[in-house]
Amino acid sequence: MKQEQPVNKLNGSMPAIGIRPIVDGRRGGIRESLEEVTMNMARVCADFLQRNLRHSNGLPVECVIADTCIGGAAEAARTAEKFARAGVGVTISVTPSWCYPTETIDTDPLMPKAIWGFNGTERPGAVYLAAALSAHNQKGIPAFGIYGRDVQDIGDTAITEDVQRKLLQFAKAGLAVATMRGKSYLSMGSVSMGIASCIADESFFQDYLGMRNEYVDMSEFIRRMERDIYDKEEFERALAWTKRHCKEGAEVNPPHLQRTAEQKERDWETVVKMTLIARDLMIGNPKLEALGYGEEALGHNAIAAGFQGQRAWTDHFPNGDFMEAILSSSFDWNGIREPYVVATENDTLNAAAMLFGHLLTDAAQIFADVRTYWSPEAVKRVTGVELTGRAKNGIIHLINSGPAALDATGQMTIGGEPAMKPFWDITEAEVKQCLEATRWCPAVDFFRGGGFSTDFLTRGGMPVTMARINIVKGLGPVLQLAEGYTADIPEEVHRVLDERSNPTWPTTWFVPNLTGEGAFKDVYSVMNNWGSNHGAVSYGHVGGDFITLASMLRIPVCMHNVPEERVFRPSAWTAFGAMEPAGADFRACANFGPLYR
Ligand SMILES: C[C@H](O)[C@@H](O)[C@@H](O)C(=O)CO
Ligand SMILES: [Mn+2]
Repeated sequence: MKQEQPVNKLNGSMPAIGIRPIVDGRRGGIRESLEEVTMNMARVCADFLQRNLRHSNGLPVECVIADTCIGGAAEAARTAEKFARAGVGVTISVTPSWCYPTETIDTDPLMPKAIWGFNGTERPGAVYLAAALSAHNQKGIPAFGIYGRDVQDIGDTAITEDVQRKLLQFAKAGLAVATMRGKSYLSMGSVSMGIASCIADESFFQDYLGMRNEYVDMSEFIRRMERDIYDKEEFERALAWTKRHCKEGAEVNPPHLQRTAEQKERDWETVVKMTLIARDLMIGNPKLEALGYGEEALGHNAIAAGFQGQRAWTDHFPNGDFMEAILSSSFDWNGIREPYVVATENDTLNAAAMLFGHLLTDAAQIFADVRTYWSPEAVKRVTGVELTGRAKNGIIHLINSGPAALDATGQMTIGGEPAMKPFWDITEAEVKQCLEATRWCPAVDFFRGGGFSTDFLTRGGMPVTMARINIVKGLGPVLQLAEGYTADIPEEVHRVLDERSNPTWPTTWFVPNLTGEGAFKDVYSVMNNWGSNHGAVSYGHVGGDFITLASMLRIPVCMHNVPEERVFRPSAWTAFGAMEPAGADFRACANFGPLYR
Protein backbone atom coordinates (compact mmCIF):
# COMPACT_ATOMS: atom_id res chain seq x y z
CA MET A 1 0.00 0.00 0.00
CA LYS A 2 2.83 2.40 0.83
CA GLN A 3 4.10 4.35 -2.17
CA GLU A 4 7.75 3.44 -2.43
CA GLN A 5 8.44 5.87 -5.24
CA PRO A 6 7.21 9.28 -4.18
CA VAL A 7 6.05 11.30 -7.12
CA ASN A 8 6.33 14.96 -7.82
CA LYS A 9 2.70 15.57 -8.59
CA LEU A 10 2.97 19.13 -9.79
CA ASN A 11 4.53 20.52 -12.90
CA GLY A 12 8.08 21.79 -12.64
CA SER A 13 10.96 20.03 -10.96
CA MET A 14 11.74 20.55 -7.29
CA PRO A 15 14.10 23.42 -6.46
CA ALA A 16 17.71 22.60 -5.65
CA ILE A 17 20.04 24.34 -3.19
CA GLY A 18 23.04 26.01 -4.80
CA ILE A 19 26.25 26.04 -2.76
CA ARG A 20 28.71 28.82 -3.58
CA PRO A 21 32.28 28.37 -2.26
CA ILE A 22 33.74 31.88 -2.04
CA VAL A 23 37.47 32.48 -2.20
CA ASP A 24 40.02 35.31 -2.08
CA GLY A 25 40.73 35.68 -5.81
CA ARG A 26 44.38 36.74 -5.64
CA ARG A 27 46.69 34.10 -7.13
CA GLY A 28 50.28 33.34 -6.28
CA GLY A 29 49.68 31.76 -2.90
CA ILE A 30 46.49 32.98 -1.24
CA ARG A 31 43.83 31.51 -3.53
CA GLU A 32 45.77 28.30 -3.99
CA SER A 33 46.06 27.81 -0.23
CA LEU A 34 42.29 28.23 0.18
CA GLU A 35 40.85 26.33 -2.78
CA GLU A 36 40.66 22.95 -1.17
CA VAL A 37 39.50 23.97 2.27
CA THR A 38 36.79 26.19 0.73
CA MET A 39 35.56 23.53 -1.66
CA ASN A 40 35.53 21.08 1.23
CA MET A 41 33.35 23.42 3.24
CA ALA A 42 30.90 23.47 0.30
CA ARG A 43 30.94 19.67 0.09
CA VAL A 44 30.39 19.27 3.82
CA CYS A 45 27.51 21.74 3.69
CA ALA A 46 25.89 20.01 0.69
CA ASP A 47 26.32 16.60 2.23
CA PHE A 48 24.79 17.73 5.53
CA LEU A 49 21.74 19.28 3.86
CA GLN A 50 21.19 16.32 1.55
CA ARG A 51 21.31 13.92 4.47
CA ASN A 52 18.89 15.95 6.59
CA LEU A 53 16.32 17.40 4.23
CA ARG A 54 13.60 16.05 2.00
CA HIS A 55 10.98 17.79 -0.09
CA SER A 56 7.44 17.47 1.23
CA ASN A 57 6.64 15.14 -1.70
CA GLY A 58 9.32 12.76 -0.47
CA LEU A 59 11.93 13.47 -3.12
CA PRO A 60 15.49 13.99 -1.88
CA VAL A 61 16.81 17.55 -1.74
CA GLU A 62 19.59 18.08 -4.22
CA CYS A 63 22.51 20.42 -3.61
CA VAL A 64 24.44 21.79 -6.57
CA ILE A 65 27.97 23.04 -5.95
CA ALA A 66 29.59 25.67 -8.17
CA ASP A 67 32.14 24.19 -10.61
CA THR A 68 34.92 26.33 -9.14
CA CYS A 69 35.44 28.52 -6.14
CA ILE A 70 34.10 32.00 -6.74
CA GLY A 71 36.84 34.62 -6.51
CA GLY A 72 35.23 37.36 -8.58
CA ALA A 73 32.45 38.47 -10.90
CA ALA A 74 33.23 36.09 -13.77
CA GLU A 75 33.03 33.00 -11.59
CA ALA A 76 29.95 34.39 -9.84
CA ALA A 77 28.24 34.74 -13.24
CA ARG A 78 29.28 31.27 -14.38
CA THR A 79 27.87 29.85 -11.16
CA ALA A 80 24.59 31.71 -11.62
CA GLU A 81 24.32 30.20 -15.09
CA LYS A 82 24.98 26.71 -13.82
CA PHE A 83 22.42 27.20 -11.04
CA ALA A 84 19.77 28.44 -13.46
CA ARG A 85 20.22 25.31 -15.59
CA ALA A 86 20.09 23.09 -12.51
CA GLY A 87 16.88 24.65 -11.13
CA VAL A 88 18.48 26.15 -8.04
CA GLY A 89 15.95 28.06 -5.93
CA VAL A 90 17.99 28.83 -2.82
CA THR A 91 21.68 29.68 -2.40
CA ILE A 92 24.16 29.32 0.42
CA SER A 93 27.58 30.93 0.08
CA VAL A 94 30.32 29.43 2.24
CA THR A 95 33.80 30.64 3.05
CA PRO A 96 36.52 30.28 5.64
CA SER A 97 38.43 33.34 4.45
CA TRP A 98 38.36 36.96 3.47
CA CYS A 99 37.00 37.50 -0.09
CA TYR A 100 35.62 40.47 -2.05
CA PRO A 101 31.97 41.01 -1.22
CA THR A 102 30.41 42.93 -4.12
CA GLU A 103 32.47 40.90 -6.58
CA THR A 104 31.30 37.54 -5.29
CA ILE A 105 27.84 37.77 -3.69
CA ASP A 106 24.71 36.24 -5.20
CA THR A 107 22.79 39.26 -6.53
CA ASP A 108 19.60 37.49 -7.66
CA PRO A 109 16.96 39.39 -5.65
CA LEU A 110 14.41 36.55 -5.79
CA MET A 111 16.64 33.80 -4.46
CA PRO A 112 16.56 33.29 -0.68
CA LYS A 113 20.20 33.45 0.31
CA ALA A 114 22.49 32.81 3.25
CA ILE A 115 26.19 33.15 3.87
CA TRP A 116 28.01 30.81 6.22
CA GLY A 117 31.21 32.48 7.36
CA PHE A 118 33.48 30.01 9.13
CA ASN A 119 34.45 31.09 12.64
CA GLY A 120 38.22 30.58 12.54
CA THR A 121 41.29 32.68 13.21
CA GLU A 122 43.78 31.53 10.57
CA ARG A 123 41.73 33.22 7.82
CA PRO A 124 38.89 35.65 8.53
CA GLY A 125 35.71 34.04 7.13
CA ALA A 126 33.68 36.10 9.55
CA VAL A 127 35.12 39.33 8.22
CA TYR A 128 33.87 38.40 4.75
CA LEU A 129 30.54 37.43 6.25
CA ALA A 130 30.10 40.82 7.90
CA ALA A 131 31.28 42.74 4.84
CA ALA A 132 29.16 40.68 2.45
CA LEU A 133 26.04 41.09 4.60
CA SER A 134 26.59 44.84 4.70
CA ALA A 135 26.92 44.79 0.90
CA HIS A 136 23.63 42.90 0.64
CA ASN A 137 21.95 45.40 2.92
CA GLN A 138 23.34 48.40 1.09
CA LYS A 139 22.06 46.95 -2.18
CA GLY A 140 18.65 46.03 -0.77
CA ILE A 141 19.02 42.27 -1.29
CA PRO A 142 18.51 40.76 2.18
CA ALA A 143 20.63 37.75 3.15
CA PHE A 144 20.89 35.52 6.22
CA GLY A 145 24.17 35.36 8.09
CA ILE A 146 25.39 32.13 9.68
CA TYR A 147 28.27 32.51 12.07
CA GLY A 148 29.19 29.68 14.47
CA ARG A 149 29.46 30.52 18.13
CA ASP A 150 32.74 28.71 18.81
CA VAL A 151 36.07 29.13 17.03
CA GLN A 152 37.10 26.13 14.93
CA ASP A 153 40.45 25.25 13.37
CA ILE A 154 40.66 25.89 9.64
CA GLY A 155 40.85 22.20 8.65
CA ASP A 156 37.93 21.24 10.88
CA THR A 157 35.14 19.90 8.68
CA ALA A 158 32.60 19.37 11.47
CA ILE A 159 29.54 21.62 11.40
CA THR A 160 28.80 22.85 14.89
CA GLU A 161 25.31 22.28 16.27
CA ASP A 162 24.30 25.97 16.15
CA VAL A 163 25.39 26.24 12.51
CA GLN A 164 23.53 23.03 11.64
CA ARG A 165 20.34 24.39 13.13
CA LYS A 166 20.59 27.64 11.18
CA LEU A 167 21.49 25.91 7.93
CA LEU A 168 18.41 23.69 8.22
CA GLN A 169 16.06 26.49 9.31
CA PHE A 170 17.21 28.68 6.44
CA ALA A 171 17.22 25.92 3.83
CA LYS A 172 13.80 24.50 4.68
CA ALA A 173 12.19 27.96 4.58
CA GLY A 174 14.07 28.87 1.40
CA LEU A 175 12.90 25.67 -0.30
CA ALA A 176 9.33 26.51 0.74
CA VAL A 177 9.66 29.90 -0.99
CA ALA A 178 11.03 28.28 -4.14
CA THR A 179 8.46 25.45 -4.10
CA MET A 180 5.45 27.77 -3.92
CA ARG A 181 6.69 30.01 -6.70
CA GLY A 182 4.87 29.47 -9.98
CA LYS A 183 2.24 27.17 -8.46
CA SER A 184 -1.47 27.93 -8.15
CA TYR A 185 -4.06 28.38 -5.47
CA LEU A 186 -7.33 26.94 -6.72
CA SER A 187 -10.60 28.43 -5.43
CA MET A 188 -13.35 25.85 -5.86
CA GLY A 189 -16.30 28.17 -5.47
CA SER A 190 -15.92 31.66 -4.08
CA VAL A 191 -16.80 33.37 -0.82
CA SER A 192 -18.28 31.22 1.92
CA MET A 193 -20.77 32.87 4.25
CA GLY A 194 -19.22 36.33 3.93
CA ILE A 195 -15.79 35.31 5.23
CA ALA A 196 -13.45 37.97 3.82
CA SER A 197 -10.41 35.74 3.63
CA CYS A 198 -12.26 33.64 1.03
CA ILE A 199 -11.78 36.58 -1.34
CA ALA A 200 -8.63 35.47 -3.12
CA ASP A 201 -6.36 38.49 -2.76
CA GLU A 202 -4.42 38.17 -5.98
CA SER A 203 -1.79 40.71 -5.01
CA PHE A 204 -1.04 38.69 -1.87
CA PHE A 205 -0.63 35.44 -3.78
CA GLN A 206 1.22 37.04 -6.67
CA ASP A 207 3.45 39.59 -4.93
CA TYR A 208 4.24 37.74 -1.71
CA LEU A 209 4.13 34.06 -2.73
CA GLY A 210 4.82 34.23 -6.47
CA MET A 211 1.65 32.21 -7.06
CA ARG A 212 -1.21 32.31 -9.54
CA ASN A 213 -4.89 32.31 -8.60
CA GLU A 214 -7.13 29.84 -10.37
CA TYR A 215 -10.89 29.55 -10.03
CA VAL A 216 -13.56 26.99 -10.81
CA ASP A 217 -17.25 27.31 -10.13
CA MET A 218 -18.64 24.52 -7.96
CA SER A 219 -20.91 23.61 -10.88
CA GLU A 220 -17.76 21.96 -12.30
CA PHE A 221 -18.26 19.17 -9.75
CA ILE A 222 -21.76 18.56 -11.11
CA ARG A 223 -20.54 18.51 -14.68
CA ARG A 224 -17.87 15.95 -13.88
CA MET A 225 -20.26 13.80 -11.85
CA GLU A 226 -23.02 13.84 -14.45
CA ARG A 227 -20.70 13.22 -17.38
CA ASP A 228 -18.53 10.66 -15.57
CA ILE A 229 -15.35 12.73 -15.83
CA TYR A 230 -13.38 10.78 -13.25
CA ASP A 231 -11.59 7.46 -13.14
CA LYS A 232 -14.36 4.91 -12.62
CA GLU A 233 -12.02 2.14 -11.59
CA GLU A 234 -10.55 4.37 -8.89
CA PHE A 235 -14.03 5.42 -7.80
CA GLU A 236 -15.11 1.82 -7.22
CA ARG A 237 -11.92 1.12 -5.29
CA ALA A 238 -12.27 4.33 -3.27
CA LEU A 239 -15.89 3.61 -2.41
CA ALA A 240 -15.08 0.07 -1.28
CA TRP A 241 -12.20 1.36 0.86
CA THR A 242 -14.44 4.04 2.34
CA LYS A 243 -17.15 1.56 3.22
CA ARG A 244 -14.60 -0.68 4.86
CA HIS A 245 -12.64 1.93 6.81
CA CYS A 246 -14.88 4.96 7.40
CA LYS A 247 -17.31 4.11 10.14
CA GLU A 248 -20.49 6.09 10.46
CA GLY A 249 -20.83 8.03 13.70
CA ALA A 250 -23.74 9.27 15.76
CA GLU A 251 -26.84 10.57 13.99
CA VAL A 252 -27.69 13.59 16.13
CA ASN A 253 -30.32 15.18 13.90
CA PRO A 254 -33.97 15.19 15.00
CA PRO A 255 -35.98 12.57 13.07
CA HIS A 256 -37.56 15.05 10.67
CA LEU A 257 -34.13 16.27 9.54
CA GLN A 258 -32.50 12.87 9.18
CA ARG A 259 -31.66 11.66 5.72
CA THR A 260 -32.96 8.26 4.72
CA ALA A 261 -30.70 5.23 4.43
CA GLU A 262 -30.97 5.45 0.61
CA GLN A 263 -30.01 9.12 0.67
CA LYS A 264 -27.01 8.36 2.86
CA GLU A 265 -25.94 5.58 0.52
CA ARG A 266 -26.01 8.04 -2.37
CA ASP A 267 -24.29 10.71 -0.28
CA TRP A 268 -21.33 8.40 0.31
CA GLU A 269 -20.99 7.94 -3.44
CA THR A 270 -21.20 11.67 -3.99
CA VAL A 271 -18.59 12.59 -1.40
CA VAL A 272 -16.14 9.99 -2.71
CA LYS A 273 -16.62 11.32 -6.26
CA MET A 274 -16.12 14.87 -4.99
CA THR A 275 -12.79 13.82 -3.50
CA LEU A 276 -11.56 12.39 -6.79
CA ILE A 277 -12.76 15.44 -8.67
CA ALA A 278 -11.21 18.00 -6.30
CA ARG A 279 -7.86 16.23 -6.51
CA ASP A 280 -8.07 16.02 -10.30
CA LEU A 281 -8.91 19.73 -10.41
CA MET A 282 -5.84 20.50 -8.34
CA ILE A 283 -3.16 18.33 -9.92
CA GLY A 284 -4.75 16.74 -12.98
CA ASN A 285 -5.03 13.04 -13.75
CA PRO A 286 -3.58 11.30 -16.83
CA LYS A 287 -6.49 8.81 -16.74
CA LEU A 288 -8.83 11.57 -17.90
CA GLU A 289 -6.87 11.97 -21.12
CA ALA A 290 -7.82 8.44 -22.15
CA LEU A 291 -11.47 9.30 -21.51
CA GLY A 292 -11.20 12.12 -24.01
CA TYR A 293 -10.76 14.91 -21.48
CA GLY A 294 -7.27 16.16 -22.24
CA GLU A 295 -7.81 19.60 -20.73
CA GLU A 296 -9.16 18.17 -17.49
CA ALA A 297 -6.23 15.74 -17.36
CA LEU A 298 -3.87 18.66 -16.87
CA GLY A 299 -5.38 20.13 -13.70
CA HIS A 300 -4.65 23.60 -12.36
CA ASN A 301 -1.11 23.05 -11.01
CA ALA A 302 -2.54 23.82 -7.57
CA ILE A 303 -0.30 23.37 -4.57
CA ALA A 304 -3.21 24.47 -2.38
CA ALA A 305 -6.95 24.83 -2.78
CA GLY A 306 -10.14 25.65 -0.96
CA PHE A 307 -13.76 24.56 -1.30
CA GLN A 308 -16.45 27.12 -0.62
CA GLY A 309 -19.10 24.60 0.33
CA GLN A 310 -21.34 26.75 2.46
CA ARG A 311 -23.76 27.71 1.44
CA ALA A 312 -24.27 27.57 -2.31
CA TRP A 313 -23.24 23.91 -2.43
CA THR A 314 -24.18 22.58 0.99
CA ASP A 315 -27.73 23.92 0.99
CA HIS A 316 -28.44 21.37 -1.74
CA PHE A 317 -25.57 18.85 -2.03
CA PRO A 318 -23.61 16.75 0.52
CA ASN A 319 -20.96 18.83 2.25
CA GLY A 320 -17.25 18.80 1.42
CA ASP A 321 -16.08 17.43 4.77
CA PHE A 322 -15.09 13.96 3.55
CA MET A 323 -13.30 15.39 0.53
CA GLU A 324 -11.44 17.99 2.59
CA ALA A 325 -10.51 15.62 5.42
CA ILE A 326 -9.30 12.80 3.18
CA LEU A 327 -7.31 15.06 0.86
CA SER A 328 -5.72 16.84 3.84
CA SER A 329 -4.70 13.50 5.38
CA SER A 330 -1.53 11.54 4.58
CA PHE A 331 -3.35 8.53 3.18
CA ASP A 332 -6.33 7.34 1.17
CA TRP A 333 -7.33 4.26 -0.89
CA ASN A 334 -4.16 4.66 -2.92
CA GLY A 335 -1.97 4.26 0.15
CA ILE A 336 0.22 6.52 2.24
CA ARG A 337 1.02 9.71 0.37
CA GLU A 338 1.74 13.40 0.70
CA PRO A 339 -1.23 15.33 2.12
CA TYR A 340 -2.92 17.90 -0.10
CA VAL A 341 -3.45 21.39 1.25
CA VAL A 342 -7.21 21.94 1.13
CA ALA A 343 -9.02 24.60 3.13
CA THR A 344 -12.65 24.45 4.09
CA GLU A 345 -14.90 27.43 3.34
CA ASN A 346 -12.26 28.37 0.72
CA ASP A 347 -10.44 30.37 3.39
CA THR A 348 -7.52 31.30 1.16
CA LEU A 349 -5.47 32.83 3.96
CA ASN A 350 -5.82 29.84 6.23
CA ALA A 351 -4.85 27.69 3.25
CA ALA A 352 -1.70 29.79 2.86
CA ALA A 353 -0.84 29.18 6.54
CA MET A 354 -1.48 25.46 6.04
CA LEU A 355 0.75 25.51 2.98
CA PHE A 356 3.56 27.15 4.94
CA GLY A 357 3.12 24.61 7.73
CA HIS A 358 3.11 21.69 5.33
CA LEU A 359 6.19 22.82 3.43
CA LEU A 360 8.05 23.50 6.69
CA THR A 361 7.14 20.28 8.52
CA ASP A 362 6.32 17.94 5.57
CA ALA A 363 3.37 16.72 7.65
CA ALA A 364 -0.42 17.08 7.44
CA GLN A 365 -2.14 20.12 8.95
CA ILE A 366 -5.17 20.83 11.12
CA PHE A 367 -7.61 23.43 9.83
CA ALA A 368 -9.96 24.61 12.54
CA ASP A 369 -12.26 27.30 13.79
CA VAL A 370 -10.69 28.96 16.82
CA ARG A 371 -14.01 28.55 18.48
CA THR A 372 -14.07 28.96 22.24
CA TYR A 373 -11.85 30.01 25.10
CA TRP A 374 -12.85 27.96 28.11
CA SER A 375 -11.60 29.55 31.31
CA PRO A 376 -11.03 27.19 34.25
CA GLU A 377 -13.90 29.00 35.97
CA ALA A 378 -16.33 28.46 33.10
CA VAL A 379 -15.38 24.79 32.83
CA LYS A 380 -15.95 24.43 36.57
CA ARG A 381 -19.33 26.13 36.26
CA VAL A 382 -20.67 23.88 33.51
CA THR A 383 -19.04 20.57 34.52
CA GLY A 384 -18.18 20.92 38.18
CA VAL A 385 -14.63 19.84 37.33
CA GLU A 386 -11.39 21.70 38.00
CA LEU A 387 -9.01 21.71 35.02
CA THR A 388 -5.56 20.43 35.94
CA GLY A 389 -2.16 19.79 34.43
CA ARG A 390 -1.49 21.37 31.07
CA ALA A 391 -5.12 22.55 30.87
CA LYS A 392 -5.14 24.28 34.24
CA ASN A 393 -4.99 27.84 32.89
CA GLY A 394 -7.79 27.26 30.40
CA ILE A 395 -8.11 25.73 26.96
CA ILE A 396 -8.97 26.81 23.44
CA HIS A 397 -11.47 24.69 21.54
CA LEU A 398 -10.33 24.15 17.95
CA ILE A 399 -13.17 22.65 15.96
CA ASN A 400 -14.48 22.81 12.41
CA SER A 401 -16.13 20.40 10.09
CA GLY A 402 -13.92 19.57 7.17
CA PRO A 403 -10.26 19.59 6.58
CA ALA A 404 -8.55 18.71 9.85
CA ALA A 405 -6.39 15.83 8.65
CA LEU A 406 -7.12 12.43 10.17
CA ASP A 407 -3.45 12.54 11.18
CA ALA A 408 -4.68 14.99 13.83
CA THR A 409 -6.24 12.16 15.81
CA GLY A 410 -2.76 11.89 17.32
CA GLN A 411 -2.71 8.14 16.67
CA MET A 412 0.64 8.31 14.91
CA THR A 413 3.67 8.48 17.16
CA ILE A 414 7.26 9.61 17.37
CA GLY A 415 9.15 7.97 20.22
CA GLY A 416 5.87 6.71 21.63
CA GLU A 417 4.33 10.20 21.80
CA PRO A 418 1.44 11.38 19.60
CA ALA A 419 2.64 13.15 16.46
CA MET A 420 1.86 14.20 12.92
CA LYS A 421 4.73 13.27 10.66
CA PRO A 422 5.95 13.12 7.06
CA PHE A 423 4.21 10.44 5.03
CA TRP A 424 7.40 8.45 4.54
CA ASP A 425 7.57 7.80 8.30
CA ILE A 426 3.95 6.69 8.62
CA THR A 427 3.13 3.00 9.00
CA GLU A 428 0.12 1.00 7.85
CA ALA A 429 -0.75 0.29 11.47
CA GLU A 430 -0.85 4.02 12.22
CA VAL A 431 -3.18 4.63 9.28
CA LYS A 432 -5.54 1.98 10.63
CA GLN A 433 -5.49 3.58 14.07
CA CYS A 434 -6.31 7.02 12.65
CA LEU A 435 -9.26 5.55 10.77
CA GLU A 436 -10.35 3.61 13.85
CA ALA A 437 -10.25 6.78 15.95
CA THR A 438 -12.49 8.65 13.50
CA ARG A 439 -16.24 8.50 13.05
CA TRP A 440 -18.15 10.02 10.16
CA CYS A 441 -21.31 11.61 11.48
CA PRO A 442 -24.28 12.49 9.30
CA ALA A 443 -24.03 16.23 8.82
CA VAL A 444 -26.05 18.50 11.11
CA ASP A 445 -28.59 21.15 10.20
CA PHE A 446 -26.03 23.66 8.91
CA PHE A 447 -25.72 21.34 5.94
CA ARG A 448 -29.13 20.90 4.41
CA GLY A 449 -27.76 18.72 1.63
CA GLY A 450 -26.33 16.09 3.97
CA GLY A 451 -22.83 14.64 3.91
CA PHE A 452 -20.59 13.31 6.66
CA SER A 453 -18.37 15.19 9.10
CA THR A 454 -15.33 13.72 10.82
CA ASP A 455 -15.62 13.29 14.53
CA PHE A 456 -12.47 12.65 16.54
CA LEU A 457 -10.59 13.97 19.53
CA THR A 458 -6.92 14.88 19.17
CA ARG A 459 -4.71 13.11 21.69
CA GLY A 460 -3.06 15.47 24.15
CA GLY A 461 0.64 16.11 24.53
CA MET A 462 1.51 16.99 20.93
CA PRO A 463 3.77 20.02 20.58
CA VAL A 464 2.05 22.19 17.97
CA THR A 465 2.19 25.62 16.39
CA MET A 466 -0.96 27.48 15.38
CA ALA A 467 -0.56 29.97 12.52
CA ARG A 468 -2.73 32.45 10.70
CA ILE A 469 -2.24 35.04 7.97
CA ASN A 470 -4.47 38.12 8.04
CA ILE A 471 -4.62 41.01 5.59
CA VAL A 472 -5.06 44.55 6.84
CA LYS A 473 -5.76 47.27 4.31
CA GLY A 474 -2.88 49.69 4.17
CA LEU A 475 -0.57 47.25 5.95
CA GLY A 476 -0.83 44.06 3.88
CA PRO A 477 -0.48 40.51 5.18
CA VAL A 478 0.65 39.77 8.74
CA LEU A 479 1.36 36.40 10.32
CA GLN A 480 0.46 35.34 13.84
CA LEU A 481 1.83 32.31 15.61
CA ALA A 482 1.16 30.50 18.86
CA GLU A 483 3.30 27.58 19.93
CA GLY A 484 1.77 25.26 22.50
CA TYR A 485 0.45 21.77 23.09
CA THR A 486 -2.64 19.74 22.48
CA ALA A 487 -4.20 18.92 25.83
CA ASP A 488 -6.03 15.97 27.33
CA ILE A 489 -8.97 16.78 29.54
CA PRO A 490 -11.17 14.36 31.48
CA GLU A 491 -13.49 12.45 29.16
CA GLU A 492 -16.61 13.65 30.90
CA VAL A 493 -15.51 17.29 30.63
CA HIS A 494 -14.78 16.85 26.94
CA ARG A 495 -18.20 15.32 26.38
CA VAL A 496 -20.03 18.21 28.02
CA LEU A 497 -18.02 20.92 26.26
CA ASP A 498 -18.15 19.14 22.89
CA GLU A 499 -21.90 18.66 23.08
CA ARG A 500 -22.39 22.36 23.74
CA SER A 501 -20.68 23.15 20.43
CA ASN A 502 -20.89 20.39 17.84
CA PRO A 503 -20.44 16.73 18.74
CA THR A 504 -20.16 15.72 15.08
CA TRP A 505 -16.94 17.63 14.42
CA PRO A 506 -13.29 16.95 15.34
CA THR A 507 -11.97 18.60 18.47
CA THR A 508 -8.45 19.69 19.36
CA TRP A 509 -7.95 21.18 22.83
CA PHE A 510 -5.13 23.68 22.47
CA VAL A 511 -3.03 25.28 25.18
CA PRO A 512 -0.56 27.96 24.05
CA ASN A 513 2.78 28.41 25.76
CA LEU A 514 2.48 31.51 27.92
CA THR A 515 5.11 34.17 28.39
CA GLY A 516 3.18 36.23 30.92
CA GLU A 517 3.24 39.26 28.59
CA GLY A 518 1.07 40.89 25.93
CA ALA A 519 -0.87 38.48 23.74
CA PHE A 520 0.68 35.58 25.66
CA LYS A 521 -0.17 36.89 29.12
CA ASP A 522 -2.73 34.13 29.51
CA VAL A 523 -4.72 31.67 27.40
CA TYR A 524 -7.60 34.13 27.10
CA SER A 525 -5.31 36.76 25.55
CA VAL A 526 -4.19 34.36 22.82
CA MET A 527 -7.82 33.72 21.84
CA ASN A 528 -8.69 37.39 22.23
CA ASN A 529 -5.83 38.48 19.96
CA TRP A 530 -6.41 35.88 17.25
CA GLY A 531 -7.09 37.80 14.04
CA SER A 532 -9.82 35.68 12.49
CA ASN A 533 -12.17 32.74 12.91
CA HIS A 534 -9.64 30.16 11.67
CA GLY A 535 -6.20 28.83 12.46
CA ALA A 536 -3.85 26.27 10.88
CA VAL A 537 -2.06 23.92 13.24
CA SER A 538 1.26 22.23 12.45
CA TYR A 539 3.06 19.54 14.39
CA GLY A 540 6.05 20.68 16.45
CA HIS A 541 7.35 23.94 17.81
CA VAL A 542 8.07 25.34 14.40
CA GLY A 543 7.31 29.02 14.99
CA GLY A 544 10.97 29.82 14.30
CA ASP A 545 10.72 28.23 10.85
CA PHE A 546 7.55 30.22 10.13
CA ILE A 547 9.33 33.42 11.17
CA THR A 548 12.25 32.69 8.86
CA LEU A 549 9.90 31.95 5.97
CA ALA A 550 7.81 35.06 6.64
CA SER A 551 10.90 37.26 6.63
CA MET A 552 11.92 35.85 3.23
CA LEU A 553 8.49 36.77 1.86
CA ARG A 554 8.44 40.11 3.78
CA ILE A 555 5.36 39.21 5.80
CA PRO A 556 5.72 40.74 9.28
CA VAL A 557 4.88 38.62 12.32
CA CYS A 558 2.47 40.55 14.54
CA MET A 559 2.22 38.03 17.38
CA HIS A 560 4.37 35.10 18.44
CA ASN A 561 5.72 33.29 21.47
CA VAL A 562 8.85 31.84 19.89
CA PRO A 563 11.94 31.94 22.11
CA GLU A 564 14.57 34.40 20.90
CA GLU A 565 17.15 31.71 20.11
CA ARG A 566 14.90 30.25 17.40
CA VAL A 567 14.16 33.59 15.69
CA PHE A 568 16.29 33.77 12.54
CA ARG A 569 15.86 36.58 10.02
CA PRO A 570 18.03 38.30 7.39
CA SER A 571 20.86 40.40 8.74
CA ALA A 572 19.27 43.69 7.63
CA TRP A 573 16.44 43.29 10.15
CA THR A 574 18.81 44.30 12.96
CA ALA A 575 19.28 47.70 11.35
CA PHE A 576 15.57 48.42 11.76
CA GLY A 577 15.86 48.17 15.54
CA ALA A 578 17.89 45.45 17.25
CA MET A 579 16.46 46.44 20.62
CA GLU A 580 12.91 46.03 19.43
CA PRO A 581 12.76 43.08 16.99
CA ALA A 582 8.96 42.90 16.63
CA GLY A 583 8.70 46.48 15.39
CA ALA A 584 11.89 46.11 13.36
CA ASP A 585 10.26 43.22 11.48
CA PHE A 586 7.41 45.50 10.36
CA ARG A 587 9.78 48.24 9.28
CA ALA A 588 12.08 45.85 7.44
CA CYS A 589 9.21 44.13 5.60
CA ALA A 590 7.75 47.51 4.60
CA ASN A 591 11.14 48.74 3.46
CA PHE A 592 11.96 45.78 1.22
CA GLY A 593 8.39 45.13 0.12
CA PRO A 594 6.92 41.84 -1.07
CA LEU A 595 9.45 39.48 -2.64
CA TYR A 596 7.88 39.45 -6.12
CA ARG A 597 6.94 43.08 -6.61
C1 LIG B 1 -21.45 25.23 10.05
C2 LIG B 1 -21.06 26.61 10.34
O1 LIG B 1 -21.56 27.45 9.36
C3 LIG B 1 -19.56 26.73 10.45
O2 LIG B 1 -19.02 26.31 9.26
C4 LIG B 1 -19.09 28.08 10.85
O3 LIG B 1 -19.19 28.19 12.22
C5 LIG B 1 -17.66 28.26 10.50
O4 LIG B 1 -16.92 27.33 10.48
C6 LIG B 1 -17.18 29.63 10.19
O5 LIG B 1 -15.86 29.65 9.87
MN1 LIG C 1 -14.88 27.68 9.84
